[in-house]
Amino acid sequence: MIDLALEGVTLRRGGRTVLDRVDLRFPAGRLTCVIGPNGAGKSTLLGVAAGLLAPSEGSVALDGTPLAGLPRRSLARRRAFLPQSPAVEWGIPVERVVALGLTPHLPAFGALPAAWQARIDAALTRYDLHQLRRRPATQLSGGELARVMLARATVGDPELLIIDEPTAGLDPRHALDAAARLRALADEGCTVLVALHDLDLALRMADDVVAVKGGRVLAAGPALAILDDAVLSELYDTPARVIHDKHGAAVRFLA
Ligand SMILES: Nc1ncnc2c1ncn2[C@@H]1O[C@H](COP(=O)(O)OP(=O)(O)OP(=O)(O)O)[C@@H](O)[C@H]1O
Repeated sequence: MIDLALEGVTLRRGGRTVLDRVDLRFPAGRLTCVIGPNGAGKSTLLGVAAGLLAPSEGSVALDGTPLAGLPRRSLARRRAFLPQSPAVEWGIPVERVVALGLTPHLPAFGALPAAWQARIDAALTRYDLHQLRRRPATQLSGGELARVMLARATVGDPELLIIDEPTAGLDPRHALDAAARLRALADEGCTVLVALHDLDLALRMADDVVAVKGGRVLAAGPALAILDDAVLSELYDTPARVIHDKHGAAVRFLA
């Protein structure tokens, strides 16, 4: 179980402030969706939270320990990060790509310990990849590759999972499936942080939402409190309505 906290985080890139005095806490066992318009700073926020971008000011801590002070390998074992639109350059089989998610856990030399094969099989099953397991990863569709990357990110049972747009390119069934998997991981105690443009999916799966605009946190808190007409209209500069019916809630933009 892991708690992630950002305090007073400002990040300047190319002479511009892309994150501005961000204070956020991501508790263990909660799934947080980061939403906001293009260029708002969502990916940057995720990169900082993952320890891949160092803040210009402020700090990021895991269970009270600054990320900067954690040994890289121990951080890699505990958190998984999946960037937006990851690419695979080599034609290695899908199951090998998934196995790469175990790299921080493996001894430096020797074959994959037998016990880990079961984990890889389970990840392939979770993301509906069994039929593709021997297919070179360079020969997959965008949605198939997105599922492979989700399997790779989760195969090592991370305590902290940070994913940028996990459902981009997935068809509705696989997107709902991926959302359910991420939800289940949070329910098991994982801290899950997801940047998402699909607000209906955010309404369905998030405990909490962070709304980012112009590098600042516009609103943060429980999903149903944050995803309302006023916040969404301001966030996207477009009139928005959240419609509730017997099937749940959905966002409609009126422009
Ligand atoms: N390496 C960089 N140097 C300078 N500015 C950058 C760099 N990377 C990103 N930015 C800028 O930082 C801002 C935030 O970018 P970021 O990728 O975090 O946005 P985002 O909310 O994830 O957008 P999107 O929804 O389009 O993916 C943007 O204005 C972007 O142009």
